[in-house]
Amino acid sequence: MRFNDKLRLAWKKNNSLVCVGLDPDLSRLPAGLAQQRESIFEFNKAIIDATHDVVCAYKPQIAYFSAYSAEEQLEQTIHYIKTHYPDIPVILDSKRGDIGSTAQKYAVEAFERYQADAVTINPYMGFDSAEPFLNYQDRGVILLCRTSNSGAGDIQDLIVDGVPIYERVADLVANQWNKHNNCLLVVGATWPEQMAKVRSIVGDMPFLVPGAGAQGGDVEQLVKAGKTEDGTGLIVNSSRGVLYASNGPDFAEAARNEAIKLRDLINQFR
Ligand SMILES: O=c1ccn([C@@H]2O[C@H](COP(=O)(O)O)[C@@H](O)[C@H]2O)c(=O)[nH]1
Repeated sequence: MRFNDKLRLAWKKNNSLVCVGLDPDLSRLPAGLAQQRESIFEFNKAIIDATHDVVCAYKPQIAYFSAYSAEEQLEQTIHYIKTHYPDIPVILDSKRGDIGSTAQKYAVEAFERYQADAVTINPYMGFDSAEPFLNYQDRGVILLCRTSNSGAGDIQDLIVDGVPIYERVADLVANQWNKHNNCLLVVGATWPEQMAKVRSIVGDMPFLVPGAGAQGGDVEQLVKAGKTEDGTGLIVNSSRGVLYASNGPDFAEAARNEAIKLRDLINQFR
């Protein structure tokens, strides 16, 4: 099944636009789990089991695995989601970008080694660096457009040919790179004004929206700025806000409650 179809079904099945980010930080694992890489899968599994019916996606961020030489735990985590909750898409957040021949290997990493349904990539090196990913027509390719961080505007707001670079990226992706209808964009929850602008450029293309939760993005504003006419179009990620809602033995239940809270808040404004 194509990524956008899988996403649409997950939105509907769980009535949720929430994505739980799987960013396992050993120093923040709950009491009772040893601060070692072997605990990562156990932690992720508990979070996934507790939230699978209230999310539309999971987003493991690769740095939280590779920093601990825990690629095996990343493979296990994705495999677990795919075998136990096959309706929930997995977005590998790796923000790759390189010359075409190397990008080809990164595409194999994301889609064949890890079996991700979608991957984040950096558009900065141009079409030939994105093409190896785009050629996997059933997978989603999520390009950085207007990121959530405070320095996002340093480069993304520079004016080129009369428009900010992030708008140019949105236009380029929507009108030239999306031939297989498998492109999405990263637009931060922290920039509702820019999100509304991007929405006006790209039509119904889904956005991955990091920056709700720990980064303080305003949910009402982001939903109103980014939703599509049918009240979808958004994959609203929260990582730390969900994962570390409690560091006690109730951590999975607390994560579930946070995910439900976010889901319900988003649904108020759809
Ligand atoms: O613009 C971006 C792109 C990606 N991210 C990633 O999303 C999560 C956010 O984590 P929180 O704990 O919910 O703040 C993290 O994996 C980032 O690498 C982003 O924040 N902004």
